Amino acid sequence: MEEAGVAGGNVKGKYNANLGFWIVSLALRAQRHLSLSWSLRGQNCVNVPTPKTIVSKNELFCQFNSQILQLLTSCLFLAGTVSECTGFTAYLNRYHGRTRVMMYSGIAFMIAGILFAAAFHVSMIFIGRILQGFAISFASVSVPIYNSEMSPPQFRGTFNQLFQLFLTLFILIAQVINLIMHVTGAENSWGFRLSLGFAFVPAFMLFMAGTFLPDSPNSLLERGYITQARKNLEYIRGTKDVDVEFNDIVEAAELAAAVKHPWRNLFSAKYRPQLVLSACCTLFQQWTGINILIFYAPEIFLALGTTRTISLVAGIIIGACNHLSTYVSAILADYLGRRFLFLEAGVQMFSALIVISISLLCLPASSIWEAWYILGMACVFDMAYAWSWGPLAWTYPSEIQVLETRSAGMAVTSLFNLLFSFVIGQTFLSMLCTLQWGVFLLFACCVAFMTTFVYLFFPETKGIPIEECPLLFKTHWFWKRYANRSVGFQERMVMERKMLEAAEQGKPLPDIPGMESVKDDIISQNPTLAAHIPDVQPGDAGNPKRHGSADGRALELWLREYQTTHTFFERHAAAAAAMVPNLGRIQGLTGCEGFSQSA
Ligand SMILES: OC[C@H]1O[C@](O)(CO)[C@@H](O)[C@@H]1O
Repeated sequence: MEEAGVAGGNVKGKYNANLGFWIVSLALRAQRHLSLSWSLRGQNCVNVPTPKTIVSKNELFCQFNSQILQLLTSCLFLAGTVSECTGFTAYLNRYHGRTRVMMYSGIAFMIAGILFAAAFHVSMIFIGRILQGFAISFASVSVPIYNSEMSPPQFRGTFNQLFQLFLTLFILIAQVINLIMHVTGAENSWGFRLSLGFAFVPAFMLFMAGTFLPDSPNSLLERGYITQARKNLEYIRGTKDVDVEFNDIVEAAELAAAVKHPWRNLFSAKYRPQLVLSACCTLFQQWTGINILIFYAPEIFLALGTTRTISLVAGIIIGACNHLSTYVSAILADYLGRRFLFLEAGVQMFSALIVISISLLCLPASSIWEAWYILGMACVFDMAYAWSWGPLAWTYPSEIQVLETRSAGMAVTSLFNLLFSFVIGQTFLSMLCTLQWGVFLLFACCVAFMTTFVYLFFPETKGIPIEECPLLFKTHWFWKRYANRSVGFQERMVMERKMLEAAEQGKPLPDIPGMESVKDDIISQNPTLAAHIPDVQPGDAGNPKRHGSADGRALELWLREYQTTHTFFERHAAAAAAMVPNLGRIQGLTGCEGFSQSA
């Protein structure tokens, strides 16, 4: 009936499934990104200063130095950061369910759309942007987790890849809409209202989806609606034969509930690699400078003396490179490895940024050739970003987390993305004015630093089963001093599984550095292993919490749950940190007993 296994992090579970739902979920995600991208790009239609005749480079670089324009760009990210940092989004998601939160998001987006369309004062645009920030935070948590929870397990890996692809695709679509607004002449009159107000359309879809779609069984279980959870599972799978999946959902929730202090774990010395690398991934991602292109490409090209049409076309070319190159990562990351892509992209981005800054320094102001040349370099930079830091800054942290740190680790990743999107959005135009060509040199230095950092501190995770990736730190030249301080729960489970596999195949039991102390303990607790080593007495074999197969089952469940929530944790796990402790209620409701977390 059901089969679960692990190969390179893929769980191949087979439950009865209704594919129609999968498609609905996909549509949901698509329109969520459309909302985001439209709201991101729509700002280009507002308050675009008319380019003046440029007489000096100083004027050239400073003509868009407007705090208002920057704040308009970045306040959305600040609002999203606040909503996640305060646990507001997490609270709603946990206590109101996924579909209700989608409705709230839809409502906030619709109000924002109305404010934009009817704006007669800039404050209305700001209020709309802040509402959008909250709406994005709500949708970013509820929609991906809903997708993961509703999709059949065998398709979850595919869903993961789609996130960045859809993000970049809908950024591109929004850029095309901006161009249409411009060439139809709508931009300067009612066009910006239409462009920004367009966010109403996906918002309405999101609202309707929240109204009509059934909530996920996982969310219903979390809130104690056990009968309804079972009914919904039967409905979405199109069969009453869902015992296996339902029990797994209950058990996975119980397993997650066993981790009581993900934040405390993450800040303990043992998990320093997880903390530092999770934070670095999105911090570095933003300090590549990608969002100066995504947010401000038209302004940059206008500043270089192009026409408005060409500046918008330049934005589309960059958007298309960004989207198409993301496929390269999806296809090649498992062949070439994460480190290769990070390092190659580092060299490529560094070179492109150096060439851009030298061109800006040496070429005459407002030269059209310079603009085309810089567009070419921007595409070189952008392509490298799109096959490295774009998707991998999410994938890598999710691979290195252990059960004990997962929710908190991914929350840090998500928060740093929002926070530094805000910082870059808020400061770039001022930096451009102050540092001029030097701003690109600054980003080149950042890229050089992060590439060296990757070389020194990022172990390769390619081809390593997901649950074993954290063990890489135990042999890493730098991280081993932290990773070997104690043995974690997940590490012990992996060790036990490897020992059992070796014993079954008649091979010598494996050694994992830093785990010597638990090896004997595992053998003494496990009758199968003890049988392979005659002079060791089996321990309390009757105790299901200590029995090898019980831990094996726990590992299998953890992996399943990892896949279920992978997409969610990749982007917006702030919510999870607050949700996890509350899942403990399920234990009481179902009578299932949890196992305790060691170390
Ligand atoms: O593709 C570019 C986009 O991707 C992100 O880095 C997220 O992964 C965004 O900050 C950026 O706008």
